[in-house]
Amino acid sequence: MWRRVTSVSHLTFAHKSTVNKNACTFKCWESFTTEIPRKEKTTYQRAKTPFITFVLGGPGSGKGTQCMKIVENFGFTHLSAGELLRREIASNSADGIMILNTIKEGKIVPSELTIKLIQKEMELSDNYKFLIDGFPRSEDNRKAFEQIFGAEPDVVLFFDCPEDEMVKRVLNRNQGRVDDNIDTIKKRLKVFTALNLPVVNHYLEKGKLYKINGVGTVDEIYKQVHPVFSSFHFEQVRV
Ligand SMILES: Nc1ncnc2c1ncn2[C@@H]1O[C@H](COP(=O)(O)OP(=O)(O)OP(=O)(O)O)[C@@H](O)[C@H]1O
Ligand SMILES: Nc1ccn([C@@H]2O[C@H](COP(=O)(O)O)[C@@H](O)[C@H]2O)c(=O)n1
Ligand SMILES: [Mg+2]
Repeated sequence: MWRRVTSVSHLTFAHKSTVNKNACTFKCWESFTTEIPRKEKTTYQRAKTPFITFVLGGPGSGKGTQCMKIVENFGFTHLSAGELLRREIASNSADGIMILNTIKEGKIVPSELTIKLIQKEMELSDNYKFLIDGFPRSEDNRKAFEQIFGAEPDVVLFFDCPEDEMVKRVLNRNQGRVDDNIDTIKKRLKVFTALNLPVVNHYLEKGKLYKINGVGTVDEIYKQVHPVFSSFHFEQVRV
C-alpha cells in the first residue's frame, strides 16, 4: 500500500538536475540512488519511485493511441493533459470557460492549472508508472513541472509525424472534440512548432528523448516504442 508522506525532504530523486526537492507531496516514493539504465539488461529497482514518461508529438501524431498500447503491455497509468482539461470543462469548474476558450484557440492553458490536475491524479493512483501525454506543451509547462514536482521525467517519447498526416488523422478522428476542425488544427500546429519543439530539443540535448517515427500502422509504430520500456525490465502485463 502507499503511505502518504507530508514531507519529501528525505526522498532522493534519481536526477542530479532536480530543481526543488521539497516542493511536492507524494505517496511513499522511497529513497534510491541507482542511475536509470539505458538499453542495458539491468533489473529495474525503483518499484516505489515514480517513473515518469512524458509523451510528446503534434496534434494527431498518435500519442493517445500508443499510450493505450503501453498501458496494455507495461501497466502504466495514462494521464492525458488534454483529457484532464476536457474533464474540467465538463465538470463546470470555475476554470471551465477559460479552458474551453483556450482549447478552441489551440493555445496553452496556464501551467499551474494543468499541473494541479496531473498532480491530483498521480496522488490518487496506487501506480508508480505514469505516462503524461501532451505535457509539457511549452518551456513554461516544463519549468513549472520541475519546480512543483522537484523531479524530471525518466523517459520522453516524441512521435515525429508530418503535418499533412496529422491533419488527416485529426479530421478523421470523429470524437466530437471542439478543436478537431481545420481552423483550430492550423493554430495548434503553429503553437506546436513555436512552443513544443523547444521542449523536444531540451530533452534531446539532455539525452532523454526517444524519437519515434510516427508514420506507419499503429503496430509498426509500437514496435519502436516497446523496446524503450522493455529495457527498463518492468514486470510486464502482457508480452
Ligand atoms: N498509425 C496510425 N495510422 C493511422 N491512424 C492513426 C494512427 N495512430 C493513430 N491514428 C488515429 O489518428 C487519430 C489521432 O490519434 P491520437 O488521438 O492517438 O493522436 P494524439 O497525438 O493523441 O492527438 P491529440 O494531440 O490531438 O490528442 C485517431 O483517430 C487515431 O485512431
Ligand atoms: N499541457 C497541455 C495539454 C493540452 N492543453 C490544451 O488542450 C488541448 C488538447 O490537448 P490534446 O493533448 O488532447 O491534444 C491543446 O490544444 C491545448 O489547448 C494545454 O493547454 N496544455
Ligand atoms: Mg491525444
